[in-house]
Amino acid sequence: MQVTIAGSGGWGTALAILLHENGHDVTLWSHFETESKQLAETHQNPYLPGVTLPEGLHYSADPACAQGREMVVFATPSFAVRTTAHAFAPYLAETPLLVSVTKGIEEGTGYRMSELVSQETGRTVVALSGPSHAEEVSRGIPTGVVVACPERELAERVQNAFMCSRFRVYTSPDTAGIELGAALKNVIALCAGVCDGMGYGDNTKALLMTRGLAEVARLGMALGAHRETFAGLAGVGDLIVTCTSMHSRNRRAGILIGQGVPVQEAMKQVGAVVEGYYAAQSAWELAQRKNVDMPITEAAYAVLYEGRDPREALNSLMLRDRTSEAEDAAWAR
Ligand SMILES: NC(=O)c1ccc[n+]([C@@H]2O[C@H](COP(=O)([O-])OP(=O)(O)OC[C@H]3O[C@@H](n4cnc5c(N)ncnc54)[C@H](O)[C@@H]3O)[C@@H](O)[C@H]2O)c1
Ligand SMILES: O=P(O)(O)OC[C@H](O)CO
Repeated sequence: MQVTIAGSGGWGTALAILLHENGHDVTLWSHFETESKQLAETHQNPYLPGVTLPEGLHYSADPACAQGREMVVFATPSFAVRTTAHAFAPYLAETPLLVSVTKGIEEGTGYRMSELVSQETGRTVVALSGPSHAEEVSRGIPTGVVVACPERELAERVQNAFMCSRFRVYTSPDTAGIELGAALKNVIALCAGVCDGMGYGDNTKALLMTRGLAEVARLGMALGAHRETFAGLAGVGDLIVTCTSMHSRNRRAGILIGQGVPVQEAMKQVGAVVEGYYAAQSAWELAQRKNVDMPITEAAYAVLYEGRDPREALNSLMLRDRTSEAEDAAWAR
């Protein structure tokens, strides 16, 4: 298959290596000409230290490199997905498969990433997500993900393109669930990092992850996602990897914030996109709009955007009104 990956950060590059190994003819597109030249000359990507890009990958900074390709994969940070899809749209008429692998929610509108690409291109878009750090995928470490699309045939074609012995791909019809799980868990991972940075323990993190998943699923379902998706790879699976891995940019930013580093400085020190920072604002807005209770996300928003002290935010989460883990209906059983 002829493939273009639109976005040469850590994730786009890891997927370019994977698809090349799967026998596809891959072009890696960069937003910056200088970045594209550097990749072509050095075969190294600073986002993936120690990984050598294989011979045979092609590099471009021109969206026209998508012309006539069979699959185009959008892999930029979320803030750039709409503009990237817009720039690529004139070249996609003969491309049957469009895929989004970005994890975020558009600020202000609340749209998911596949929705942005769809709006800009007028096409159905497959979403790919799951616990999959680029550092590990680029080194061939066994990984599992989900591809979602209401059109089963499109999902299965994308599954076939990515699947191999080191990259297991499941399909799902629940694009909303897959993308919301991916975007919203980043907020919880950032909070898990904050707790680590403040010196709290494994109990605290387990509490945060479990109750975080509960509120992620609550908002997801209010936005049309299926409950069971949050028990899958793009839900609890991705939550586990992001809250526990030192590869996680969200967790690393959180650790710095928990240690007292100012938010903007923490993101600068991480040096790659911290999607949970942006998702906290979008999730907070969506929760208000849909009247969904999201106390952890609300606390994250207050810490990240209003300068609230994280220790004080955690204290007030612990002392919220007493409640039950079960829904009211369960007590009647
Ligand atoms: N890195 C991972 O392990 C990983 C894994 C799965 C999903 N994701 C998701 O994939 C997306 C990309 O993540 P990443 O880690 O590759 O990000 P990154 O921080 O490595 O991305 C940096 C890239 O963004 C590009 N960029 C900057 N401004 C741009 C613009 N205006 N237009 C287009 N491109 C621009 C830069 O050229 C650079 O190559 C995120 O949503 C992330 O959550 C990342
Ligand atoms: O490094 P993070 O925190 O952006 O997480 C990357 C991926 O979402 C992990 O699946």
